[in-house]
Amino acid sequence: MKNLKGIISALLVSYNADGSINEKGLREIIRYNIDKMKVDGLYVGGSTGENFMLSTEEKKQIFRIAKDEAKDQVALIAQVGSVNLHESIELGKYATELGYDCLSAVTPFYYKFSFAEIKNYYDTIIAETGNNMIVYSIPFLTGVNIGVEQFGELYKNPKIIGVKFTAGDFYLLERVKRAYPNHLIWAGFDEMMLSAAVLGVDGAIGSTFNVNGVRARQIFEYAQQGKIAEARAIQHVTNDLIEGILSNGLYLTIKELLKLDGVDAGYCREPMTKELTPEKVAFAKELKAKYLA
Ligand SMILES: CC(=O)N[C@@H]([C@@H](O)[C@H](O)[C@H](O)CO)[C@@H](O)CC(=O)C(=O)O
Repeated sequence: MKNLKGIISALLVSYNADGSINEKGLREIIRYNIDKMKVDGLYVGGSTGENFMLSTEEKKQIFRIAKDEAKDQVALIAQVGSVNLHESIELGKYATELGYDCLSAVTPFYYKFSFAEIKNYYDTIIAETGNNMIVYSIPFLTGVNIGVEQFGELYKNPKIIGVKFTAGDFYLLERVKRAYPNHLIWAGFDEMMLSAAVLGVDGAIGSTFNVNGVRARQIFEYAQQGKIAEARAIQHVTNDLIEGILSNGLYLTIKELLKLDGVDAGYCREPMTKELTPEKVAFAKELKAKYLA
């Protein structure tokens, strides 16, 4: 298995105006991440890929294209989580056969699943695929909170190697790292990366790394070296950029920033708004000139 630590881009997907996958654009986004952002890996099929609005076949198509384009250049993590466990297993087997280095699965959502049901979901995907697993915890979207002891229960399965922690609860993050130092944590909120890095996370997985991956690495590496003032200065600029991106529409604005660099990043997939208004395009241009020139 490849090294999964470091800066992992949550891969954006380019869609055509009718919502179909724009393969050429997706390949360009992948190349941009590897060649320009110099990321350590790609997290494929996450929130940033607009995954939860796709059919099983479309999810497979994206896994296939990403593997074909990235080959073995960077670590590849396939997010296969779904409220349909059968789909998760099918996707997990598919990505494993393609050669993905690791799986990840969002905690099952919508229904109020018990912890025993959540644990069974992870154990079942792992048993059926034989691959390693990263828990994807994103309570603000799923409503699922996992406590310190529950992480311990999940980690009894030796194939669960850690958690993608998309939350601002740094006390919980610190307690989990303290309790399970051999399990990995990837920070999920790019705007809080420095705080997470100071607490010893092993890497970060984020949407904004598609365009701001170089700064993300600087923050992470400075923090690891104990150069906090330097890291903070870069986090400040990063957060000025992220604040602008969030105010303008997260994925569409990142796509627009890629387009301004010649990448065919396409549209978003409905029911998300498909494209930016002319005013928002103009604002994205300002962000590009100010922060990513
Ligand atoms: C909901 C969401 O998009 N969260 C992002 C963050 O990178 C986030 O976009 C960023 O920190 C801005 O808030 C990641 O945690 C999600 C992610 O890695 C994924 O695509 O699954």
